[in-house]
Amino acid sequence: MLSKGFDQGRGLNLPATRWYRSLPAAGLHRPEALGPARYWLQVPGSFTRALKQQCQLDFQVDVCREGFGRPSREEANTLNLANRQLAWIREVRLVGDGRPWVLARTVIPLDCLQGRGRALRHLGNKPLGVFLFSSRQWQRGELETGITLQPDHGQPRLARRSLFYRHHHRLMVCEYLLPELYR
Ligand SMILES: C=C(O[C@@H]1C=C(C(=O)O)C=C[C@H]1O)C(=O)O
Repeated sequence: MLSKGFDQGRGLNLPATRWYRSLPAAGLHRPEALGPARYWLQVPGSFTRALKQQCQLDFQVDVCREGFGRPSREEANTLNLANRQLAWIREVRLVGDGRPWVLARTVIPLDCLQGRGRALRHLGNKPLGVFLFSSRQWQRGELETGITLQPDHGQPRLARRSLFYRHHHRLMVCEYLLPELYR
């Protein structure tokens, strides 16, 4: 059972994803990673900021689901969490000029939620990127490239993810590119 606050019904329904340390390695399996999508897969700094710059009218973060839940086994391994350990999970759509461009899933282990990290539970529609990149305490790790497995039409085919570190704390941000973003 998931704890109260995490609404299982309203999630992003993201396809299973295989993650690669290098973008060229991912490109061998899905060559479109090496085309125009490459810019978005590697854009440095805040993704929110880069996307806002492309929008003519407005940009917003649309929260689909947020609360305590269980990360997948693979996410737990990547974050060094015990299997079935709860974490704060946030799933959002990044919407620009009225259209969704990116789906993002963030897994925040409980130890990150203490002290100033309490704010992470109360972001609402404020982009997480603004919080992470406005604090010098959080450092981003290496970007990985994701290839989704058997995506349905309109589902994301490519993704990126990275860990963010603050002292011994770490959280994980995954960003799935909707095909319209780069086609
Ligand atoms: C990490 C960033 O934060 C973005 C905003 C998110 C949110 O508000 O949940 C999630 C993922 C990112 O696309 C960023 O801007 O780089």
